[in-house]
Amino acid sequence: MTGFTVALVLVVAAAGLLRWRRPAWYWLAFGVTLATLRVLVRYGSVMDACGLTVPPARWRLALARATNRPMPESRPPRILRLRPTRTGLVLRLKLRPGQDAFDIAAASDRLRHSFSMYGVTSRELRSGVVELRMTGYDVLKRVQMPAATETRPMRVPVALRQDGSVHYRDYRDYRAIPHALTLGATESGKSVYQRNLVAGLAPMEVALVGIDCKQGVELFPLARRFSALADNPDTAAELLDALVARMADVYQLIRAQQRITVDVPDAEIAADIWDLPDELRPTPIVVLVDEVAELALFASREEEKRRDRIITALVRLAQLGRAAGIYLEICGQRFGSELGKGITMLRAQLTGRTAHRVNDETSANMAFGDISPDAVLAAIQIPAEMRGIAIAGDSSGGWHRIRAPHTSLRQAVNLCNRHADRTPDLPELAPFRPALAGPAAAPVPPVKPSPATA
Ligand SMILES: Nc1ncnc2c1ncn2[C@@H]1O[C@H](COP(=O)(O)OP(=O)(O)OP(=O)(O)O)[C@@H](O)[C@H]1O
Repeated sequence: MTGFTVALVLVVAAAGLLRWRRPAWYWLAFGVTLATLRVLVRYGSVMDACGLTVPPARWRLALARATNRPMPESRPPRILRLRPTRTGLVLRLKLRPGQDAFDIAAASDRLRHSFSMYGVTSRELRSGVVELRMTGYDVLKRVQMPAATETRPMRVPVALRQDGSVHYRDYRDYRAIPHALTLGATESGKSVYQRNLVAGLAPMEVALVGIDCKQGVELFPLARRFSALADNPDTAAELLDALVARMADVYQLIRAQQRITVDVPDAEIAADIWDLPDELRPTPIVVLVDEVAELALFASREEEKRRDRIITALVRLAQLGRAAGIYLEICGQRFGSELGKGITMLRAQLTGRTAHRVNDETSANMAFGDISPDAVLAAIQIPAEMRGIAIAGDSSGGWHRIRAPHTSLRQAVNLCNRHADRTPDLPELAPFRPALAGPAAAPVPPVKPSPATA
């Protein structure tokens, strides 16, 4: 038991004995303490019942026989660390010889029942060491993000995972997830997810660029923090061309700064904007596209030309944007080959995948068909009444059930206004900078006079 666990037990016991007024945190600590004690007391017998013990080593049996002592019992994985959390417990286990991480994963449902927990998930930390995360209640029912999260540049805590940990959108992740695709049926929670992302990025040193094909209703209220916005496919085509031109300029800058000579050690050769010195580094850009299918649909030859131009620009940004610090966040209801040529090529570049509730298996396949059949199944099973629940995966095949906190448009607007002074001025995108004049009189659709009735 760690010192923290002992302290928790003592505080709860003291508060109980001294009959302090018991606030909400007391009941939370009480529940976590009970769960901790329950797991510790039942650990050996539960692991044995779940088939997670190994017979004693031969030398122990021989020693017991030689010294005429009782035979040693089978041994469960050794507890390396036990950490109570706000939502339950985290156990770090050292596997015994002959066990593997799959044994623990396969037994997680049995462990959940045996320890009377709401959920148990496991993951391998390194060879022979597995982390078991236990939650005492459904943490996704009412999402509460922890007060302290690990933030660093270009890493946004965007949602809570089913196991109680925080789900980050990390643009500089070592697993390379620079671009992402978010899918979901209408009213499934895509906009709320995207709003959380904008709210998380707003205080960072980053330029936000938006293409909102819903006539700007989602992103234009957040305009103070956006360096460029487009609300129709024509402006979107020009904006994307400007981004491609900027990307070429950034590549030229990186090239100019490489100064490769035979004496320069490898580490000093710049390969992307993050290798450049601070004073030369161009501002990274996150491009948010809402309702991407609108950019890919066309009804005339002219619109078809525009569509090809847009998709080509998006594919180029997805292929080459990462090194130039340009990251794509694409959002839509469906994103498959029925949207025409270039779409599957673009989708293959969008490594991060998030699927909210979908209406059919084909839509779930568009998100995960090429990376994980289990995630497809999980996406189909999202209940309609749990709006905001999503499956987040990446090209490694790993996936999690997540839910973003319910951030209202008002909260997101307030946050963007508070950080408006951080909005970078990018000369290449100046023509697309949203006008921030006071509210214009909205055009009111003409109403037909109804015939007078007697
Ligand atoms: N994480 C969440 N927690 C709680 N409620 C949510 C969450 N996400 C979405 N909702 C609820 O679902 C409603 C619809 O969400 P949202 O507007 O994000 O859906 P959408 O997928 O963007 O829909 P559309 O495609 O029609 O614009 C929201 O008004 C909100 O009440």
